[in-house]
Amino acid sequence: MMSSSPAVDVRDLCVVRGGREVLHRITFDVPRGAVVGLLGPSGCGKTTLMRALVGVQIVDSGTVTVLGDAAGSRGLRHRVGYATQTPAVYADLSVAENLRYFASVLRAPRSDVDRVVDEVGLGKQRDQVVSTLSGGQLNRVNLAVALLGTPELLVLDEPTVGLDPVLREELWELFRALADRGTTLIVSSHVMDEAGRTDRLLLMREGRVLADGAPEALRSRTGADDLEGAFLQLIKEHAGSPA
Ligand SMILES: Nc1ncnc2c1ncn2[C@@H]1O[C@H](COP(=O)(O)OP(=O)(O)OP(=O)(O)O)[C@@H](O)[C@H]1O
Repeated sequence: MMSSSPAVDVRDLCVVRGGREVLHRITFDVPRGAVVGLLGPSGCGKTTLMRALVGVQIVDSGTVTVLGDAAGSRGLRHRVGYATQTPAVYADLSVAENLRYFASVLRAPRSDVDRVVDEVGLGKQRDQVVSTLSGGQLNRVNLAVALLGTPELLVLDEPTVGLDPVLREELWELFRALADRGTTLIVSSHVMDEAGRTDRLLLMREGRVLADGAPEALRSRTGADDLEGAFLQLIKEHAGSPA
């Protein structure tokens, strides 16, 4: 039965890294089946927030609930897929060998290997050793691992970095197809032109969520021509408001 709890519910989340608070009382929730973009400049805290969602980040205060359970709970292990920014695959194994290995660790069906190879468009590189792949192909192997086991929530840290426009387009089509099947996706990026493809945007800056809404609503609220302009406008508004 489909649960009605949100896919993600974050309340007053504060995270300290290296003795400095890098997330300041972040609060938001995400309904199931949404494609949410996490956007903001380098260092604003996107990766830290994603780490908190998958339960690998020590949290100072606040709560992070994922698919109805506390982030990082044992029961979430097979329900949440995470693709880190730095690919975490074995360089001396082929694409298929990596995927077979991770499928067995995750206890995902063996047939998933062919499915995810196809989804990320790596059919031709299936038997190629990972150390010989291009940067974009390597990113896609990393993404393929996160897709194994058909997780209900996918947390993807800059999955389209280094990809040409055609591949980026294909991946966004894949994200949409996954969401249409009920998967929730949280995708970080600092490329504004990808933001328009999401259902919902969380604009982050300096450890805070500056704005949270549908791309079109953010654009019309600020009166900007595009999302880049909207983001700049929101930064100005934020700078002028009391802390
Ligand atoms: N291990 C760490 N120790 C100390 N500070 C850290 C550590 N990791 C990250 N930080 C700091 O936390 C802040 C948020 O970093 P984070 O990696 O979450 O940003 P980001 O938005 O994902 O950046 P990017 O887009 O460049 O990946 C930054 O100021 C960063 O320097």
